[in-house]
Amino acid sequence: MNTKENKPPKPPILVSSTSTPKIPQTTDGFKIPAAPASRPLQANNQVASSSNGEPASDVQKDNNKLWAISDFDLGRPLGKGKFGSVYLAREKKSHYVVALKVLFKSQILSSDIEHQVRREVEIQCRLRHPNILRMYGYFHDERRIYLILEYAKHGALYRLLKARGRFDERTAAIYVRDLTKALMYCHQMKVIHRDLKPENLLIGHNWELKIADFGWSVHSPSSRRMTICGTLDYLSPEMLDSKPHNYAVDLWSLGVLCYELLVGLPPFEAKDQHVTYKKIRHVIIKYPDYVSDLARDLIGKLLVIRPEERLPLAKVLKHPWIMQNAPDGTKPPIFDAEQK
Ligand SMILES: Nc1ncnc2c1ncn2[C@@H]1O[C@H](COP(=O)(O)OP(=O)(O)OP(=O)(O)O)[C@@H](O)[C@H]1O
Repeated sequence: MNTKENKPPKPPILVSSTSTPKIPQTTDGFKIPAAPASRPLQANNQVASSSNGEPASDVQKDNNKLWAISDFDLGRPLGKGKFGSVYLAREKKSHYVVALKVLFKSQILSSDIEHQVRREVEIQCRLRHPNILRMYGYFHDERRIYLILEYAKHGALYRLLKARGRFDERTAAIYVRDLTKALMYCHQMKVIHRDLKPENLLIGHNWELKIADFGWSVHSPSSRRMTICGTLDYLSPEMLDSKPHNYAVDLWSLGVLCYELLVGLPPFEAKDQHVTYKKIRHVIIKYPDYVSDLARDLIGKLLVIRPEERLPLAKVLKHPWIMQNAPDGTKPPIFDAEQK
């Protein structure tokens, strides 16, 4: 736990301070409270302030502290999503570096995604796994909601993949192995992610993969429909047809991801969404020559129309492609700045 490798990152920005910041040894040393599951997000002003009519929360009882933007030094923007921006930030007292995701309430309400944000917070706050991005808590003011997230130093996997074109089999297998472990944990916790794609995967301090963005996740089993507003590329056939679905949708996306990591593009991609739809429905996949037989075998066992026939996660870990390329203990590769 206390090895140098596992220490949280030193603050790379913010103040041009010459002092060495005091940083807790582990992420658990960061005393940001987890948000209680039932807390409404739309309450005015401070979270759980006694004046807003909400009962005094666990947060207040346990920590005697509510978070506010004034507790953080804001740094450079890390990226922009559909509903807000993410900034590097440092908690003033502990000097702990985090990522602050800032969402505008007006946009959340007008886009009718309040339930989605609420679920993202509820689910992500209670998950603890080395390959899942931590959410330490949230707070809000009149106009914005702030999600306090673990800072993933090396950014989005998507960017790394685009810069490199594709990954070699060893690298792809390590990411698939770690993703499989994170999904096993999610499924044990009765959470289906439902939106796995390179844009939702981040790379942490030790180049480890982290699942982020639980905005579409649900408690299993689910018949909840998704409003499909993005790409169809990762959607399982049962989700495309708005059928009730279960954990197996994540197995399908794992197969799509495995292909994309090796090839650089998702297997069903097409200019016309109707063509993508057709390719998914009939599982039409073309493999470039360089994809090994073992990789094809694993992908083929995940991209199966009938959800119950997809290879279970425990068997993914035992698949010869994983065993040969990513035996236990192998770490993700380190890419240098230019390679990024
Ligand atoms: N915890 C984090 N650490 C480092 N960078 C992050 C972190 N969270 C987000 N980012 C960066 O900010 C970008 C935007 O993230 P955000 O979660 O707002 O949107 P998104 O998931 O890309 O899009 P969407 O709005 O569709 O969910 C990411 O692509 C990533 O580059």
